[in-house]
Amino acid sequence: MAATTKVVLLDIEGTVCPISFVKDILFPYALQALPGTLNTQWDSPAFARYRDAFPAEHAASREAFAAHVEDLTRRDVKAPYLKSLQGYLWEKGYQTGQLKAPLFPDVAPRFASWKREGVTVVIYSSGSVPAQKLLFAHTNGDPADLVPDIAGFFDTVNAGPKTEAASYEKIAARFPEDLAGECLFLSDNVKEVEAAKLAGMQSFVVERPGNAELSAEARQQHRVIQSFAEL
Ligand SMILES: CSCCC(=O)C(=O)COP(=O)(O)O
Ligand SMILES: [Mg+2]
Repeated sequence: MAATTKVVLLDIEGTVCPISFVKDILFPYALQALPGTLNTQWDSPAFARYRDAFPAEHAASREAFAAHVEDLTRRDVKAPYLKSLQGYLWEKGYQTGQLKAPLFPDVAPRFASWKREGVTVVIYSSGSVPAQKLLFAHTNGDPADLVPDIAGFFDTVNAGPKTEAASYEKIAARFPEDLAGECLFLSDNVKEVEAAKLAGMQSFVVERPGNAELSAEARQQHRVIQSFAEL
């Protein structure tokens, strides 16, 4: 991390918490909560905004809706309307304590030191902004709620796809002028790192237990870190 770095932009899955938390805990939780939610809330105004964001053919019936959610989840499609629904379905799990985000051990301490150093922490994930806030409000860290230490949240709705340079340019444009050129993006996804670099950000690949194997080319072209403590 350059001495001039003023903003750290963080991916979530595979960067601050294990991919298995998302794939093996969060996704199954949402699928399990879905039938009850559809039975009791299908026509409720609170649920209508999630239902109506789905393509009409998949929102024609509870059955079609459930089948589409299952298919998208199985294929890990990052459709904004699915991500938004997932955030809604996870709410109760976080509130009851059934869901708690297992951050890698270096994450919360580094948040604290970045705060002391005056470095701004911002999140950019395919998960919806409400889902991001739930996750960071309910972690295994100390303190468990890291939301007060996060200055901004970006997703594919308010920034755009994570593999496109334009999304990072849009995010940088939201920072005060003196911070925009001093941003470090950290992600497990090499394509995201390449897009951030194209947009003029500094960016490193984060290699965590359970992540996909990195190619030799990726290791050659990008700095790879295993822990935020290396920064
Ligand atoms: C915001 S928590 C759930 C994470 C999620 O749904 C997801 O798709 C993670 O993608 P990321 O961009 O953080 O790798
Ligand atoms: Mg990721």
